[in-house]
Amino acid sequence: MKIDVRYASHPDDMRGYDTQTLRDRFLVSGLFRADETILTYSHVDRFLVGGAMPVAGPVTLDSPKEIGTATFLERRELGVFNVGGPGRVTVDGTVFALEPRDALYVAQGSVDVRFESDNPADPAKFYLASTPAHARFETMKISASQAKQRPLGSQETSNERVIYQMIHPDVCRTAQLVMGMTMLKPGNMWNSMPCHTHERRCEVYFYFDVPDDARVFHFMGQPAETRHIVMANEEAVISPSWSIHCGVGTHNYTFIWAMGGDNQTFDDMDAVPISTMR
Ligand SMILES: O=C(O)C(=O)C[C@H](O)C(=O)CO
Ligand SMILES: [Zn+2]
Repeated sequence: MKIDVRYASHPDDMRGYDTQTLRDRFLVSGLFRADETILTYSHVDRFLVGGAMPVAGPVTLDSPKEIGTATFLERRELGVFNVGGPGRVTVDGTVFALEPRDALYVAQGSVDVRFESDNPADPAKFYLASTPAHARFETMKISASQAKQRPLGSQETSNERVIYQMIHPDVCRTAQLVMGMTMLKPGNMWNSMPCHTHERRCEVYFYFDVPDDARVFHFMGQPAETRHIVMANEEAVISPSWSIHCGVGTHNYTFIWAMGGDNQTFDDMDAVPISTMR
């Protein structure tokens, strides 16, 4: 297991960040390495994000010192999305088969979590997001067809997309974690535009389905002090509560969003008028 720790940043400090500092603070890359669990521990809402890619055998979810509990999920809950080939997640002996784009919510208090691929030649890639939890809900598999689907945007504004709310109060009860997947229609490149902030929650975006020769320009920062991070396939970005989060790609793409914080009200967003952005 490898874990990287990121401390929280004051929004005023971001004014002075150069490109590399911005990437060091907020960009999460290298999530998938064969037979390892790669984690990033952010002090923003104590979010943990990472990846597990089992190839030669099962990969287990162990508890590093940074979490400070005997097991990973002793005081946490976990969302898992499979962005690779077919695979399985076994939670305390119960096996959940996860096809590409299926999600699994793993309840607080679960002890033994292991990840496996059906075919080492086409390994599963499990994207992981975890937040603290002080109540236990049911472990539950959610496929994209079970999601609450919200079509949004239009071809005219290059942002036609469907938001799949999967680990969301209308679909699956959790202590605080809310997660889903947004798929852009071919020929549409903008996500989350018009953009927003939500001081009550932080968010992590994980971009995938980005071709090797394409990139997503992710925008962040306070509305009048924006910055961008150029992102490749299967990279994530931490979005503190004070930051906008939206992006435009050189190709259409998919992303998984994960939120933690004071509420689970998806629509509790503060819209940012484009005229106020700098
Ligand atoms: O395409 C979008 O718009 C989104 O997916 C928005 C995110 O879900 C979000 O930022 C929720 O707060
Ligand atoms: Zn948001």
